[in-house]
Amino acid sequence: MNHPDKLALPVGTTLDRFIMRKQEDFPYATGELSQLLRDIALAAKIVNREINRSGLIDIAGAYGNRNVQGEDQQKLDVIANIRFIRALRNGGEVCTIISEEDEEVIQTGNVQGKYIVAIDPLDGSSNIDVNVSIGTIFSIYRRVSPTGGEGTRQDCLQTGTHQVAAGYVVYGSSTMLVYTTGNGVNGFTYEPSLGEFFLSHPNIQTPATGAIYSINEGASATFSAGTTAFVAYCKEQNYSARYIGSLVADFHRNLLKGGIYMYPASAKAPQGKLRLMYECNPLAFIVEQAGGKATSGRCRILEIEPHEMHQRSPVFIGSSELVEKAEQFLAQDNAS
Ligand SMILES: O=P(O)(O)OC[C@H]1O[C@](O)(COP(=O)(O)O)[C@@H](O)[C@@H]1O
Ligand SMILES: [Mg+2]
Ligand SMILES: [Mg+2]
Repeated sequence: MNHPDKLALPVGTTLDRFIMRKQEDFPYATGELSQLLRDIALAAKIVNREINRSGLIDIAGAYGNRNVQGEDQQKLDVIANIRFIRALRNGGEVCTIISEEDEEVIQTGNVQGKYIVAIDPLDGSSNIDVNVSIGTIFSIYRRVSPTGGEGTRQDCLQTGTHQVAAGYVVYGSSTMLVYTTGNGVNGFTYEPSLGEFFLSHPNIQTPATGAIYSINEGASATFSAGTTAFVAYCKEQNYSARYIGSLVADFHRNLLKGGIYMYPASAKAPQGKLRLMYECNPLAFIVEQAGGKATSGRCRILEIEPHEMHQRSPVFIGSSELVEKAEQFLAQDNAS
């Protein structure tokens, strides 16, 4: 069924209706990916409720365990992890999950499930207890192995170019879900009193350039010559330094306003800090769909061959002209 101007749906369209209408654009679509996106939205609503009242009930602070990254897990990290895993398992579409909070992949038991999800259940953990925006980041792949068995290592370790969908939720002054299925990027704002996400930011295009740079300069003493030179360039241009310390929130601001977020390699983090499968790849897919760029400094993030579930990568992501400028400065690092 062809819709006049089939891709444009009015602001205020519910997420459910949007997903349904987009599915109609793909005659062979079976509805499984649509259902998976709904499962993620449901878990996001539940986690949003927990976050909003986290100061009132005893879910603030550390959980008392360390995750595979060696980080102290916050209680909300664990709660969000449980909520998303449960929604994905119960939804039936996902056979295997890669989660930041679990060392091993999670086999859901849905052996007929066609999808793999890599997820950062709660991003910006250091900001949980201080009422600063935090988020959730997800990346979706189709399995390459036949259904009927558990997801394999090959199913899980696909390059970012194979993502069929990716998105994030930002739990901020308002809660938004932003995602792509490879046909542009759309943002939905949550209306808690109705329990619905509504289309508020259709067809997001990130400005080709901007005057914002986001980087934690705390480790600048051990940045590469190229990174140091690019940061100096940003200052010479009188760009504004903005760093919230929650990747999703920093990325979202720059996506809408124009800018560049960087988490480079340093002595403290020789491979950078951010994880390829559930932080860099999904945001790189989104930024490219919105007209921006994402690089490790050596290559396009989406073309990095993954070899570990929790591997890290340096990342420079945002407005295309700023990332290209960064690449020019970083080239000196690759020459040496
Ligand atoms: O404190 P740093 O070194 O600047 O790191 C901040 C970065 O680490 C993160 O908190 C890592 O993500 P998690 O909170 O999901 O572990 C990013 O959200 C953020 O951009
Ligand atoms: Mg994170
Ligand atoms: Mg996290």
